[in-house]
Amino acid sequence: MMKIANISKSFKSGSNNKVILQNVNLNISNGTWCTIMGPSGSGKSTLLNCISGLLKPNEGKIHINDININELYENSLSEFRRNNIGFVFQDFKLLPYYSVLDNVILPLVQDRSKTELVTRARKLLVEVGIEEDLYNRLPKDLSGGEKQRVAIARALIAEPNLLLCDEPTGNLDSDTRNQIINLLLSLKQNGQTIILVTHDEEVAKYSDNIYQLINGKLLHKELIK
Ligand SMILES: Nc1ncnc2c1ncn2[C@@H]1O[C@H](COP(=O)(O)OP(=O)(O)OP(=O)(O)O)[C@@H](O)[C@H]1O
Repeated sequence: MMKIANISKSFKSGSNNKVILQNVNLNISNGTWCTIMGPSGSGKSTLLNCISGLLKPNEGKIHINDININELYENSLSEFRRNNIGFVFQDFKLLPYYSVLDNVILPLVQDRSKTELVTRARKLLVEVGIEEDLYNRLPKDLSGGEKQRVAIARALIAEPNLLLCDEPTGNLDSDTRNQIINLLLSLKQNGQTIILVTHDEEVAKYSDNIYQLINGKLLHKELIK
């Protein structure tokens, strides 16, 4: 279970304080897919960054399976993030000079044996539909859909409790987008908890819950008239 309780976040801009999130509350059950929508600049990425511990909220608490991540010190927080949270970015963020296989194992290469990681990476790459002849390729020689699937495999290397996806289909054509949706649905079927940010209703409609972030408030879609 993930619980966000009364999160507020503002950024200083000159002498102004720009409020982005205002008393945001959200509970997400394990094994469900929650989508966050909202206008550009409404704070969707800011919210994901708070959930992942990359940003510290000004107020409020974030519990991931009973751990209050805001109470963790820097080193413990980094370790918690590496082991519990997978992050998928719109622009993939694959390292250009590393092969597909090395990109997937990279997040944990300091912590675990390489043999164990390579075995898991190969299994994940099969799950996300990446053929073996691509394992030694560099990201520049992959299609957009292949890059995103490799990025999803990398995000899953630590078997995270939580998969956070920031516009994971934003740069993809509709066929490739549908492949990513099917992949997310099969991950969810295997118990993965997913929080996804998107502008795309076609992606959102597959989730269990949809929220809109508007003027710093998070509203369940059913409550929006
Ligand atoms: N580190 C920062 N310092 C100051 N302002 C910031 C910072 N990060 C984000 N912002 C501002 O916070 C607001 C929300 O940004 P955010 O990226 O969370 O929006 P978003 O809803 O994800 O937008 P988009 O849909 O365009 O990606 C924006 O006005 C942005 O300029």
